[in-house]
Parts: sequence; C-alpha cells; structure tokens
Amino acid sequence: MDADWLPFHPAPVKPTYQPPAGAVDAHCHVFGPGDQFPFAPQRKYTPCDASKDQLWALRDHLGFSRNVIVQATCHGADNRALVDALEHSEGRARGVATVTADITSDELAKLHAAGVRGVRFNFVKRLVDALPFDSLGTIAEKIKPLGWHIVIYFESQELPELYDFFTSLPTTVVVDHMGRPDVSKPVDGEEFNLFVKLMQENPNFWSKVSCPERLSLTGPSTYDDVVPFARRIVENFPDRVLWGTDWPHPNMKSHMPDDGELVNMIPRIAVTEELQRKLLVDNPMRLYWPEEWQAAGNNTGEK
Ligand SMILES: O=C(O)c1cc(C(=O)O)oc(=O)c1
Repeated sequence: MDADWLPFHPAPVKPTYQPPAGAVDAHCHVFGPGDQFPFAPQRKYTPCDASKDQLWALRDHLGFSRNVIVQATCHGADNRALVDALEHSEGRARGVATVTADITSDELAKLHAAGVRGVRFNFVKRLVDALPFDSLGTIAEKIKPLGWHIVIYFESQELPELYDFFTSLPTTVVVDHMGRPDVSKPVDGEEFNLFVKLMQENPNFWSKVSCPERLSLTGPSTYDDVVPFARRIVENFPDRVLWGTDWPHPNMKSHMPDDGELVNMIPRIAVTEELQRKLLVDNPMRLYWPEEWQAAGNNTGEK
C-alpha cells in the first residue's frame, strides 16, 4: 500500500440514525485482497486491502441490507474482485464494472449473471491515463440491450466542456458524488446551477449524494458546507438520487471519515422519512433490483 495511504476507519460508531428496512449502500468498493486479486499495473494508487467480508460486516453494523459495489480504478478493467464479491453476496450486492471497448457479448452476459448492472467511466484526470471518450460510445451501444446504465465520475470544473458529450449518452446515467461541486462556491451559483440544469433537463440523469468527506472544506466534525448541495439535489430530484458510504474511501488524505457518522448525516440531507425511503430503498431497488422491486408490487417507474 502507498506510504501515505489512509486505511478505512477501524471501528465506526453505531449510527444513531436507523436507515429504513432494506436500505442500500449504493456506492462502495472492494480492494483485492491484493494477493488473491492483484491490482492493475496501470493503477494510480495502491490501497490497503478491503475485502468483501469486511464490507458485509460494515453493512450489518450500519443497519443496511444491500450494497452496490463500484469497480475501483486500482483494479482497472479486471473485474475479478468485484465479481467474486457479488457471487458471495447471497444476492445482496449488485455491481458496476469497468470494461474495455473490445468486450464481447459473452463476457457481458457473464458479468450480468454475476450481478453487474452498469459500467463506470472516469473523467477525473488524477485517476486515469486517458479520458474514455472513444470507448464510451462503443461500450454504451453494447450495454444498452442489457438495460445497464453508465456511471460517470468527473469534477465540477470539467462539466461545461463535457456537458454535450454526457447528454448525448443513450442510457440512464448516474453521476458519482454530485459531480464533485466546489462547496466554497454558492449552492445557487453558476457552477452548481449547471449541474442542476443537467439533472433538470435530462431525466435520464441520476446523482449520488455521497462523499461529504471529499467535498467538505470545513472538515469531519459536521461536513456542514456540503449539506445544502446535497439537499438541493435530493429535494429537486427525489426519484433520481442514491446514497453510498464510499467505503473504503480511496485517496482520502486529510482524514478518514467514520462511516457511522456518515450515516448520521442522512437525515440532514434527506429531511423527511419519505425522502429517506426514496434515497435509500426505492431508488436503488428500482435501478439495481428491478425484477424484485416489481415482483413486490412496486412500480419500476422511469429509470
Ligand atoms: O476521488 C477518488 O479518489 C475516488 C477514487 C475512486 C476509484 O479509484 O475508483 O472511486 C471514488 O469513488 C473516488
């Protein structure tokens, strides 16, 4: 692991906020273990191991029922650690993979059988060698028949340039971490308004209201400065938001968040029980477990 790597919190508090039954942690990762699932040669960081069993223990401790595991860039397009976790989740985890443009329909079918429902593309320059413009179009066409969605990770200052490209994507698109707003800027200022416009004018766009620990400038005691940004998204787009811990919090340099305290923030960003239920249960179930959601008598609605 890198010399300056901060490992995840060893003993998060038991949250005082109790999530609704069936809550989904819709953004988390597994790392390795490296001796079983080696990290990618082209990775930009070498993390600590963070295994599936440690993830399940955290899920139970926090009062959650399910996980959506997102392929971390340190594993590149080698999805073996992700697939292994999904296959040992007893149906309680779905995945978002990273694939290359030459992926075959057989390989996609295998990922689907394991529980993958989306592909992730990274536009954060410190995490990748090249931005995935060319491959994204090809891959989008390949995944469309499977009903998968695209997850994109980018930083707010890049959005003006990427806007037209993103809005041309043909599937449901999920944005990681609210498009990483600069929370020192006004919540109703030009920069965040552009992200709100993206969500407003493109009903196929969803947002994760995650990662206060990455975005906050005021720091870990309350992450107060992130709350108005997350609330604005939750209240304007209650049916298109997801929440996740981001465990094991790759590349945190300033501090390591307590995952229990992150859960305690949820009622501050989704302030009614109805908003909390949509954020933590209805929305992730519709997107990741639609058959089960429908079989239980719910409407799958617009994805
Ligand atoms: O900001 C990050 O460093 C980061 C990295 C990764 C990854 O390496 O996959 O995923 C995240 O959600 C966030």
